[in-house]
Amino acid sequence: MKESDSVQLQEKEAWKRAVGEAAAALIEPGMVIGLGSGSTAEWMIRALGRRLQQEGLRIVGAVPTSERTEAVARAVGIPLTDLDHYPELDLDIDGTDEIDPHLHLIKGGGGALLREKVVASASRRFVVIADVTKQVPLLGLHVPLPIETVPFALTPVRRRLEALGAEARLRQRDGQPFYTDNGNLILDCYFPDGIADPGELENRLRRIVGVVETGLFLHMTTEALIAGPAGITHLARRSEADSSSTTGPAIP
Ligand SMILES: O=C(CO)[C@H](O)[C@H](O)COP(=O)(O)O
Repeated sequence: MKESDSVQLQEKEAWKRAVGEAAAALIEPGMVIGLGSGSTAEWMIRALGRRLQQEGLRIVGAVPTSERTEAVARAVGIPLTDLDHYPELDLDIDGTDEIDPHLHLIKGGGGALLREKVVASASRRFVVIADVTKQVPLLGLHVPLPIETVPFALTPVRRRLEALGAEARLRQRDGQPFYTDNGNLILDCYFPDGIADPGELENRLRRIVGVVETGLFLHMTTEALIAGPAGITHLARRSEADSSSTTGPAIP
């Protein structure tokens, strides 16, 4: 690896850490929260663990969005619960693979999209944490869109995705098909020109029998914290009617 690449990686990791720690500060006593998945969310989970230990912060419980997150949360002493006990959460904090100016997302790079979407949709407040490299003008140009698919339906689903203009690749890990925590497969969909109309695409994808969930998170984000060279920028969705408007100063 070139030295400049290594410096960039270190800078990116520092941004992830800063934004994860800033998000952990949003958690208040008595809350029931959702814990996202991925490396940025893990910084938040570890910072929350420290708040519980050092400040004596008491939360009611946290719902993890993946088995990996559950293990990390347990290791740092976060009390866990589930959606059967708490079907409505105060706050969910999660990372993303891409975020556009409407605060629409592509998620699922770590394969946890189904539980992440369930938990986000069960939360009154959904805060996305990311570094500036995840901000894009158009979704889908740089990362594929993950589609979680029932294994039985793999081939027909793949054909339907290809008919929508995607190149659909079965996700692999160590040369074997990757199975999600829910026992499903993921088709990573590459759209050569990006995703011009995410709402229309989501509607079409949801009509394919055998698709369990998509990695498009539309109209779900209430706020985003974005870390970069200028510090942390807070973006807030102004209203349902105007989900394109974002506002917020940089926090140095
Ligand atoms: O959606 C996700 C997992 O399914 C992650 O939140 C997303 O991949 C971002 O991960 P990272 O913070 O490691 O870049």
